[in-house]
Amino acid sequence: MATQAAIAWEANKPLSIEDVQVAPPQAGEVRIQILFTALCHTDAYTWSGKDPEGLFPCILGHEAAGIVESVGKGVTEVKPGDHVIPCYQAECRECKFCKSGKTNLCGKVRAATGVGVMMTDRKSRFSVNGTPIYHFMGTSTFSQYTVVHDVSVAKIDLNAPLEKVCLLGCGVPTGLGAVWNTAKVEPGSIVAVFGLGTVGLAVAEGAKSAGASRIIGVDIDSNKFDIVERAFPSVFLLTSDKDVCLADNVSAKNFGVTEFVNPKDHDKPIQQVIVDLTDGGVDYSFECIGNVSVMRAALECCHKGWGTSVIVGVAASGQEISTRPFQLVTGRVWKGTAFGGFKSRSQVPWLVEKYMKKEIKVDEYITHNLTLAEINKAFDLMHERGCLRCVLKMHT
Ligand SMILES: NC(=O)C1=CN([C@@H]2O[C@H](COP(=O)(O)OP(=O)(O)OC[C@H]3O[C@@H](n4cnc5c(N)ncnc54)[C@H](OP(=O)(O)O)[C@@H]3O)[C@@H](O)[C@H]2O)C=CC1
Ligand SMILES: N[C@@H](CCC(=O)N[C@@H](CSC=O)C(=O)NCC(=O)O)C(=O)O
Ligand SMILES: [Zn+2]
Ligand SMILES: [Zn+2]
Repeated sequence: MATQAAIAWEANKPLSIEDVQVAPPQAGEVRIQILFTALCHTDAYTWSGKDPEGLFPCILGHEAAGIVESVGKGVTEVKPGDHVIPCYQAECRECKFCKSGKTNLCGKVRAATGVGVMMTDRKSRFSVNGTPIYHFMGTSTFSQYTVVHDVSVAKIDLNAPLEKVCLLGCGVPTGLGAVWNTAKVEPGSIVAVFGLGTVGLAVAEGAKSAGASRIIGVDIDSNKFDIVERAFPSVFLLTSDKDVCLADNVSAKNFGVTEFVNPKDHDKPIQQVIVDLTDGGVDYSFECIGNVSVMRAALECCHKGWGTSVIVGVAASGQEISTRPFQLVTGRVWKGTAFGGFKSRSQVPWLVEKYMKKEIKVDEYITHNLTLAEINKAFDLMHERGCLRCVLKMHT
């Protein structure tokens, strides 16, 4: 079929909206009409050329929701008309990862999704004038139609608003799950969150619901702190741009952050500031930026003997973490998380239900709404003050 998609022809070059051919789904594949997609900082990371797995030309995008258009042979768990969220982290329930009970990573299609093709024939389903276009993260949601592996599709409640629950494809579950599944924060814990973007705020939300006693937000943007100092409920004052929607109740405090630290306000290293504030360090810390120096600080602000630091941010190719091994010898634990440890096909529908029951926030993370045609503007907005998630309407 012919459809429209945003093509990343080269790293950092503006995305180009083009007519794209999307081949029918083959065995074990699902073709999805994408209705809404959000932008995540990982899309920007790969587009920047710093992702060792980044391939061009490609169709980026991995935080979306849509409707199944057709299915290939052997697909039994979804049918045309089902409402779905594509999952960049697959769940086949058969591979040794899925059966281990120890991880949410799945090995079934990862080798193919890492090189931008489908498993069956190691080819792409996208082309522009005969030129194959690589898939991205097994999802490629910056296209009005995409083809994904059946193990990468979560079927969700038909009543769920797709323009909202698209966020449950990445950032919000990642933050919540980092707390609930990876760190397993206990009531009364002291938590530090580095980076108050969508992922960091979702960590704060998860920590609040886990009963953390203090949630220390660390960010270099003091505007975020000014915003939260205003009376509750507060409002982000965004820009005067007419396309920007002002979101009510968007402040770090509303997501559970109880106090703030701006590293720029201190002469001491930020880890020392936090250790001093917390009688020896936090029980749990989360790095939600992708900065290896901050990852070190996040580990080193943890309490001796038991403090656990979770790396959530994605760091560029060539970047490495370091610390004195003594930090680990003396009981601090360094962990990482992918998609917050959630089993995608099993648990994304559960997250959707939690949203429908108002048990988790989603709307509050959406600060902007644009269309597919405005995707480059949406990427620009990501770097602007007040932007958490921008949702693109794919069909106008
Ligand atoms: N592991 C996983 O499964 C997933 C990982 N990610 C990764 O998580 C990270 C966060 O994503 P997202 O929330 O969308 O990103 P954002 O860019 O929205 O959030 C990061 C925040 O950290 C702030 N910041 C930047 N530098 C520092 C610093 N030195 N100290 C304190 N704060 C700082 C940024 O401020 P400013 O905007 O002013 O720069 C921004 O507010 C990204 O690396 C993304 O790729 C995302 C989803 C899933
Ligand atoms: N290709 C990247 C990998 C970046 C990465 O770690 N991705 C996260 C998800 S980020 C979502 O926004 C992840 O889940 N990783 C696990 C995986 O199997 O990819 C690189 O090499 O840096
Ligand atoms: Zn993401
Ligand atoms: Zn598997």
